[in-house]
Amino acid sequence: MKPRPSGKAGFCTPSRTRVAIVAIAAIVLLTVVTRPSPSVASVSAVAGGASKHRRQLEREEQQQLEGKLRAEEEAEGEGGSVEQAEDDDDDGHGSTDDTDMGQHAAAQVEAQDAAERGWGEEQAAEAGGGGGGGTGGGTNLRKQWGEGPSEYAAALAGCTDLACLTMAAQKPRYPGQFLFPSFFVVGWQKSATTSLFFHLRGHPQVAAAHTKEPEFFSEQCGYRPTHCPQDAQEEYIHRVLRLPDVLESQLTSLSAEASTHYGRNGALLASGIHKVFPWLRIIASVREPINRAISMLAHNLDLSSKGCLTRREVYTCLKKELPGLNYSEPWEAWLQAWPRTQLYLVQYENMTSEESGVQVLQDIKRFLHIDPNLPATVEDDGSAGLPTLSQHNTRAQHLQRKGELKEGEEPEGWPIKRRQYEELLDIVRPDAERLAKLVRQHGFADSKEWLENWEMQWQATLDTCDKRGNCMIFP
Ligand SMILES: Nc1ncnc2c1ncn2[C@@H]1O[C@H](COP(=O)(O)OS(=O)(=O)O)[C@@H](OP(=O)(O)O)[C@H]1O
Repeated sequence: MKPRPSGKAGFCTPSRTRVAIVAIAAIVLLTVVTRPSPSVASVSAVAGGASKHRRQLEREEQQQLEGKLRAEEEAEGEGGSVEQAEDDDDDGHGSTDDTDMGQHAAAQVEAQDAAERGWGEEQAAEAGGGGGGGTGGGTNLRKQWGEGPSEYAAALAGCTDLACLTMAAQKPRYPGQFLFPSFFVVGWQKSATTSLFFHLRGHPQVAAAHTKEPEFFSEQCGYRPTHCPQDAQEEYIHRVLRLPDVLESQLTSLSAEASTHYGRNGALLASGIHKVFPWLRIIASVREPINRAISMLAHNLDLSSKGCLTRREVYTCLKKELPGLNYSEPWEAWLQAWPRTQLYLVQYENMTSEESGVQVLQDIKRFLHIDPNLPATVEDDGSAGLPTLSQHNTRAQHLQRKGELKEGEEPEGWPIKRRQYEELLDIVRPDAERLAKLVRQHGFADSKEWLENWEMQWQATLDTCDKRGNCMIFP
């Protein structure tokens, strides 16, 4: 399980806080916690107020950050920057698509898709696990393998910044060579992204980042992918995205990373990341929102400020948090900025289910143009099996670490009244329906089944209610 610095999994916290905002937050927070308290009995109320205040500050911080970035972009636009001009030309498929670079990149992706589409049993057998990564096929971008590195590999070898990677992608590649980097897992938090990332990292055709959550474009670039600090770019390319290893594999390995703040910050990041890596494939996993929120609240028990669940008042916590959690708006931003063919939206419940999990993982690997039947697994009887998702980063682990559970204990359900749960459903249902609509409109899945998967979760909780309306949520 990955160690995660406290605060990283916050509900609404943009991880990269501006110094000024943090200073203001600290002053306000100090004011709250040091306010003279009239009696011992009011201490817990003050602590509760401080925590409420913290959340409020986090929300304000995010809003301020978004506002600031918008203002900066507008200011640049008034100065007639190229970036703004590109934005103005947006055709709904990424703001660089009307530029030469954008057209070229789109052509590359199409060519790659055409050449590599339909990875199946035959190709899997051909590659034999060694990592062919594609089926050849002729495009004007591709050249037959020669003696030395491809022009693309040669150009990449000298890259120490992101702009170099973007330019290099125009050079011809040999058949089977992947563009660098190849894919990102962008979210959502608590939707089995760690398990998915580890699963894909274990694939012989993948050379993914050694650690999950580098949060490069969010934290290090301050949510401005086209303005990343120069020195951090080289570190990111070489150490996180592992350019040397990928070049060593002759570009037959996929370079990848997983940062879960990217997905939920689609409005800030989607078009910027597209400008830098227009060929990238994006994977996002989403989970039934109430269960996801509980998983996150349990994770937040790690925070020094104590998490909301400390007193097991799950309803109060969820009622505060759920209105701020939203899938459809950020995902719409990804859809706006990226061609549909480069996006993969997966439902946690499908990916982690015994019935459909294997198939979902295969499908994700087809989307990435790698062998869907790897990494190889062995069944108990010694026969070859199909790879399944293991389980990492569980709520039980977080609660155990916090001392809320003993080693080996599993979390109980969370008590809630029926009317309270129904109130929470009223909060999450509209966004779930909007997301299901996007799922249908863009052909990610059968939207009826999609919504039913979450309705089943909701019904399962309602089925636990006794005659007095006492229910339990088992995420
Ligand atoms: N294979 C499988 N089956 C069922 N559930 C699974 C699986 N893999 C991960 N999980 C659950 O996903 C939750 C962790 O999600 P993430 O790894 O995305 O969390 S994080 O945002 O990176 O912290 C966490 O959920 P909770 O246990 O409810 O907290 C994990 O238990």
